Formats: sequence, C-alpha cells, structure tokens
Amino acid sequence: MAAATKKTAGAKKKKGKAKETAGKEGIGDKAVEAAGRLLKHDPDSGVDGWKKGEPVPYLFLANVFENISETTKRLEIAEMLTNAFRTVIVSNPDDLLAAVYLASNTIAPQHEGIDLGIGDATLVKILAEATGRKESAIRADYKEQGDLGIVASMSRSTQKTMFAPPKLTMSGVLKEFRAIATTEGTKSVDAKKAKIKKLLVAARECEAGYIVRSLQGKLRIGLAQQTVNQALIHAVVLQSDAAAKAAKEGGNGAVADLLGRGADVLKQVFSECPSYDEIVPALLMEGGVDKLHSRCHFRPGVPVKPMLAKPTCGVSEVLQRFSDVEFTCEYKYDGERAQIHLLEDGTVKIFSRNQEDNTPKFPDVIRALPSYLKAGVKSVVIDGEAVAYDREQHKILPFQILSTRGRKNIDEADIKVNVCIYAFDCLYLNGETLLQKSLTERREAMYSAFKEVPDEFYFCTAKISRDVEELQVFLEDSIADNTEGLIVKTMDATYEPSKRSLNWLKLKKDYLEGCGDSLDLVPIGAFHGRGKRTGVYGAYLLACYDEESEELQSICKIGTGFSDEQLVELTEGLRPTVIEAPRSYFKYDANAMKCDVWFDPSQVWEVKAADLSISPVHQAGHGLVDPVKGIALRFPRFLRKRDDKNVEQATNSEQVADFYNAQATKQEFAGGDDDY
Ligand SMILES: Nc1ncnc2c1ncn2[C@@H]1O[C@H](COP(=O)(O)OP(=O)(O)OP(=O)(O)O)[C@@H](O)[C@H]1O
Ligand SMILES: [Mg+2]
Ligand SMILES: [Mg+2]
Repeated sequence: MAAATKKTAGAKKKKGKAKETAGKEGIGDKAVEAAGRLLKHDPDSGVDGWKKGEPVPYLFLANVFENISETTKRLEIAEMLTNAFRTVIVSNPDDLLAAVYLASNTIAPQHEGIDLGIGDATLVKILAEATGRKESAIRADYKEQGDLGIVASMSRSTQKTMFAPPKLTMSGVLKEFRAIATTEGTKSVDAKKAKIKKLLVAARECEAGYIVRSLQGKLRIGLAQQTVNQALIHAVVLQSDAAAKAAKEGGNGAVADLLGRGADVLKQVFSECPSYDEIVPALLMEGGVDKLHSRCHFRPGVPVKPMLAKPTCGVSEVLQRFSDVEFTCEYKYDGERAQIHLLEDGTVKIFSRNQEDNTPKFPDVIRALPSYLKAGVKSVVIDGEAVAYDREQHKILPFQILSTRGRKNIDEADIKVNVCIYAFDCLYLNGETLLQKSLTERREAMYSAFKEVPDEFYFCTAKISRDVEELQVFLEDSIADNTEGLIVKTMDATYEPSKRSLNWLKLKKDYLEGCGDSLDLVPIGAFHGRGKRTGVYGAYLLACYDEESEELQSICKIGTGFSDEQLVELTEGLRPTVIEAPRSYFKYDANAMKCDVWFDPSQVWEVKAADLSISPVHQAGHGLVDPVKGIALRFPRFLRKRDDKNVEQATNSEQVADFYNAQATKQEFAGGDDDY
C-alpha cells in the first residue's frame, strides 16, 4: 500500500519537473489551474473563532497542520498553507512571521544557532506531568505509535486547573519556544520544563501534538522549507493589488505568471539572506515583492548558502561538458568549508557549509585575518576551505586531523592542530555584492583584497587548460599535494547560492576507481557486535533522506571500514540516542532488517560503495528508478563521520537515483573510454 502511494508520488514528481522546464516558455497548465483555485478562495473565510486584528490563535495553525498531514500531495499541501498564510495576512499581518517560523519549524535564522530539539526522555516526563498519566504508559504508547506527537494528542489532560489557561496564540507559542531554546543558567532545566508544561496544559484539541513535534525539532508533516517559502510568497502576492490587477486584466494565466516570478525572487533572496526576520516584514511593506531584493540582500554578517558541485567521472567527461566554455581547474582541498566575513566594524565571522556560526572554532584565524588583507579593505566575504596544516613540514594534513580540533569555546593557547585557509572565491568587497559577477571578476576581487601568508593563508592552486594530458597531470599533482582532486569551474558563471550547479564539477581521485561520489548517510539502527566486536555495535543500518516525504529510507547495512577505536567511539556517541522503537518515518523492510537497537537520527556518515543495485529489501529512492523497489549500496565502507552536515543534508533519494542512473549509463558505454 505504502509502496503504491509512493510510486504515484515518484511519477508525479518526474512530471512536475518536466513541466518546470516547459514552463520556461510559458506557464504550465497546472500552475494556471492552481492560480484559478487560489483566486477563488476567500481568505476571510478562514477567520473563525477570533476577530480580525486579534492575535491569531495557535489552534488555527494546528488545524492547518492537521489537514496537511492527511495528504501527501505537494500541490494540495502548498495550497492549504498558502491559504492559511493569506488568512493570517488579512487577519493580523504582524502574525505572519510567527506563522512562517512555526510552519517551517524553526525559531530563528540558522546562523543564530538557536534550535529546539528537546530530548524524548524529558518530553515523556513532562507529558506525564501535564496529563496526569504514568510515564510508563506514555512510553508504551510511544513505542506503539513511533511518534510522540500522536501520543501527546491522544493523551487528554486530566490535570485540574483552577482557571482555564488562556488560549494559545501563534506569536505566544513562538515566543515561548524561543524562551525555551535560549534559557541558560543553573536553573535552566527546571525553567524549561515549567514552560513546556505550561504550553501542554494550555493546549486544546490537536495543539499538543504539534507542540511536542516542534519541541522535538521536526514537524514531520511534509512541510519542507521550499514549500513554506512558496506558500509565503504566493500568499503575499495573492493579497497584493498587483494580483487583483493581473486577474482582472490577464486572468488566471497572468496571476500564475506573477506567482512564478514571485517565487523566483524569494528563492534568490532567501539564499542570499536566509532570515525570515528580515524577509517577512519586508514582504509586507509597500512594494513587497518588487522591492524585496533591494531591501534584503547579501551582506557581511549573514551567511549565503554555499554553491555546490556535481560529481563527474573523469577528465574526458569534464572536457565534453565544457566543450565550448572557458573553465578553470582548482585543487579540491579536504577540510571544512569556511565562509569568512569581515564586517565594516572589524568583526570577523566564519560560517560553515551549513550556515552555522563557526566563529568560536577558529579564534586563531579570526585574530590573524587582518594580516591577510591588503590596504583599503573595509568589508569582504571570501569562500574557502579550512584545512589542517603542518607548519613545520609545510604540508596539508588529512581531514581526520582537522576533525580532532574542538568545536566550541576554543582557547587559542590550547590549539594543537593548525589550519591553513585556502581561498577560492570572493563574494563581497567593500560594500558591493559580487554574487552576480563572473568567476573571473570574483577572482580578481579576491586577489585585490588579500595577500598570501605562508602556512596560513593561500589562494587555491588553479590551472587553465584544455589539454587532456595536461589536466590528467594536474589531477595527479593535486593528489600528490594531499588534496582530494579537482573542482572544475566555468569562468563566466555567477555564484549560485545553494545550487548544486553544473558550473562546478568535482573530480575526486576515488571517482577514478569505482566512479561515483561518496554518500552521506544517517545511521538509524544497529546490530550488537559478536566475537571481537562484543560490547560495541558491530554493524549499522544506514538511510538516505527523502526530501519529498521527509522519510529516512534504508540503503544498506554496513560493518566495514571502521577501526577498532572508531567502533568504540561511534557506539559511545550513539548509545544516548537509542530510542525504544523505530520512528514512523523510517522506511525499511521490517522482516529483513531486525535491528537490535534504533537511533534517534543525529549523525551523518560519509560512506563509499562499490556500486548501487536495485534491492528487494532496501528502500532508498523507491519509486524513482524501479516502480516499487528501492536502491541499495553494495560493499559499503565507512569513511568518516560528518560533523558539518545535519540529518536533512544527508544524501537525498534523488541523488541516490542519479548515482544509480549515472552508473547504468557508464556501464552502457564501458570500454569506449579509457580515461577512468
Ligand atoms: N577549490 C574549491 N572550490 C570549491 N569547493 C572546494 C574547493 N576545495 C575544496 N572544496 C570543498 O569541496 C566541497 C565540495 O565537495 P565534497 O564532495 O567535499 O562535498 P560535500 O561537502 O561532501 O558535499 P556534497 O557531497 O553534498 O556535495 C565544498 O563544499 C568545499 O568545502
Ligand atoms: Mg569535503
Ligand atoms: Mg560528498
């Protein structure tokens, strides 16, 4: 049954993609139909149980979530959320920000590092207190349901309160969430618990379930950030005068066009300035969408989502893809992405691949940065890689060494592992954003703003050539110089934030063997070790992430590639995350994969496999390549733990399908190319 539903979802997705491309020449029929439906909807009709101008009740949003959870259809979900946001706009626009945060299940911009994510054990305890039920009963229900949100909404409060607590409002709930996440100090645990309990006691109807899921850190109703953003912009556009005018003059088609353009603007703006705090109020101002980019754009202090690269299989594929464009090859350093910002006031900040604020991790780089600058640089942002470095031998050290550096509150005096920064891009210089400039120009800016400092700061090694042999030699040089291979970039491309772009191709040394990139996967379960591995987990069940359904889909069992120390370390790290039963969003074959323990997903592991195959057991990308079966990795080998990726940034099922297809294509042409 589940497989059948998924199959349709997969097929639909493919079609949707085709439309998107077709839509370049004109708006697709689906979008026009959707615009028609949205126009017919009266957002005032949603104002039910409160008055316009009053704070919007949390129950309004919880009910919307409830309706959304009953469908898996993207389009329906997006429309429901759009209409909900429209109701908020007509009712109390000041609450739109809270609605957007609550729907995207975040409470602050990523780089501020304020997350919920309250542990299950704590939540079970508070739930027991708030409902008057026994902890053991709640735990038993949890085991059966696999979702604490469901348990929360099932557990009716039996607690007697003298007065009915006031109704929860959206803005009130968000405020409490923020307070819970930021409470610090000696009494903070109790204070947090008291706040959570208060929320749960005040919860009506289905509210408790969504409060609990938000506190856990995941709503799990199929609301990807992309959907929330689309709904946000569609709601704002539909409530604007421009939409009314377009509808009158050009009908549904004109409105669909306006919605599409709005979505493009928001996509660009959100990747340059990923902060609802800035975007939502700006959208509600005069000239909302049209002026959005001028009001919210990239600036030092707020990380831009980094541009990503696509894997390729060899020098000849690169030459083929870039047959008529100018390109450059750069060493691919194996460290940690570092987006370094210098603000006008002299503040220096370093952000990770994930837009996390990594500043506390690199006090040495922060202090030394001014010495890498040329005169006259007031503000600048560079993109680069921080690599572990041996200053005596003057050489790059492996990634593993870098990962032994502490993460937080590092005292410069205690630093044992030095880093060297290899800069490869410049995104901002002296008040001007360079994102829309070509790589040629951005590089010029980088060279004009910085100078190399031996053993501390270098520009990445690069070469421009079209000669197969010369490139092959350069690739071998890169390996000899302790890097992972090359990243090949087109010279005239702009910086494409958050895109896995074909303008950047990665060419790693491991591709030359097996061909195919490593995957970043999530351990969701484990098997007790035997013999030499007694006392630690001896094998794990890994999963990839499906963005569409928010599932973690099993992809392989893994027991190879671990050193004895790693086995101990991973076991120790994962033991505290053991949960009583697999989560409802784990997709695996319960008959074939009887794990001894299950984990609350928290880690991401980089894994290399010999190849991929269609599997009768594993679920990765099911419906994407084979109508019902999933994809599995063959002979997977553990490479390393990835602290710079979170669970949602694990390799997604579409990428798995891409890898599978690329491998199939390569096998078809096997023998025709001696380049690998
Ligand atoms: N010259 C360079 N140009 C761009 N990126 C570089 C360069 N040198 C090193 N890198 C690093 O390589 C990364 C891209 O390749 P890698 O395979 O390591 O990606 P990843 O972090 O595993 O992400 P994914 O596999 O999801 O693409 C960049 O994010 C960056 O950190
Ligand atoms: Mg890397
Ligand atoms: Mg990778």
